[in-house]
Amino acid sequence: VALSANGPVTLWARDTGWGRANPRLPGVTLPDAIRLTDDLPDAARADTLLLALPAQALGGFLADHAARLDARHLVSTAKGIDLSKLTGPSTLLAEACPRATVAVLTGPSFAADIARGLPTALTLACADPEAGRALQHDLSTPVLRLYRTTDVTGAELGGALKNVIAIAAGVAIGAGLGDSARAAIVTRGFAEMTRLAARLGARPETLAGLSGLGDLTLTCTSVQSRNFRYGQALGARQPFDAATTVEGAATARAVAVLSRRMGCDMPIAAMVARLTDNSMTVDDAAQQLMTRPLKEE
Ligand SMILES: NC(=O)c1ccc[n+]([C@@H]2O[C@H](COP(=O)([O-])OP(=O)(O)OC[C@H]3O[C@@H](n4cnc5c(N)ncnc54)[C@H](O)[C@@H]3O)[C@@H](O)[C@H]2O)c1
Ligand SMILES: O=P(O)(O)OC[C@H](O)CO
Repeated sequence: VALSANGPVTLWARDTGWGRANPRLPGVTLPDAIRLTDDLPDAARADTLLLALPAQALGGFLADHAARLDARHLVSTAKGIDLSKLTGPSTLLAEACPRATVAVLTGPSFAADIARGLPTALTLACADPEAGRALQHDLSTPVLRLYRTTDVTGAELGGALKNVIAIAAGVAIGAGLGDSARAAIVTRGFAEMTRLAARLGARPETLAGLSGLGDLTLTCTSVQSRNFRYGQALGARQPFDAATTVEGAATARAVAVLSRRMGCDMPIAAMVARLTDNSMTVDDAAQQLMTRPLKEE
């Protein structure tokens, strides 16, 4: 919707039967500048393709369609770590489409806000500086302001890891542990995010930008966030709609494996992994976090 302000956009989906009013984006009518198609070869004629799939669905999608996507500019919006390969979306794309230029678009941004034309700032990460600069210009609009970086690892880990911490923040609020507990989770969670990202080759300053701290702030403080709401339901012991995309749940499991492998201490992320697979109660999680050995900040 935002990019159609710059010119014609083709929107591909497996099922376009819903027409110009997608139930996943209530209250938004797709503008006429958007052409809808369920024909992937037709859509994939474009030079730049934005892939807006959940992180755990991207690998399967690429297994079916990678040959049609190669040698393009491929921009992923997914915020997660693939559970089977333990890599981010940029690696999945680069492996499946070796001749493509891969980029990541991430940062604090609710789809509903962007579709309403509300001002939003994002990070465009591309290892190739020239391609990154061109994408930054092509994908910015008067209300969608893109900052660029070549640190793809940092940008995509910021987006993936903030979802895990947002679940923990939601648990704290849902369980009635209070705003002070949430602030502690956000701050110590940010330390965990930066620690793992640095071990995996990211620049710490990327984590302090829009894709990390920016998106962490948004997602831990807004009930618009599905990850936060899921955590809230967990904390309050209430049911949650299983059809809702909650990237942080699978990513917490991936992070548990990665952090063990890297020898990286991530107690909040580990707690989220255990809460989401029901192997720990909220009371036990809170007690365990508070009774860890005292340490320097
Ligand atoms: N919604 C937001 O506000 C927002 C903002 C920024 C980033 N993101 C990220 O973007 C990614 C997608 O999120 P979303 O909110 O659009 O998720 P969503 O679940 O609402 O929509 C994903 C769509 O992908 C489709 N899909 C799933 N598997 C597919 C496949 N194999 N082939 C074709 N289509 C398939 C689903 O049918 C669904 O329509 C996530 O990683 C999310 O974290 C979302
Ligand atoms: O609804 P969430 O929790 O998936 O968050 C959406 C975006 O990632 C916010 O930047």
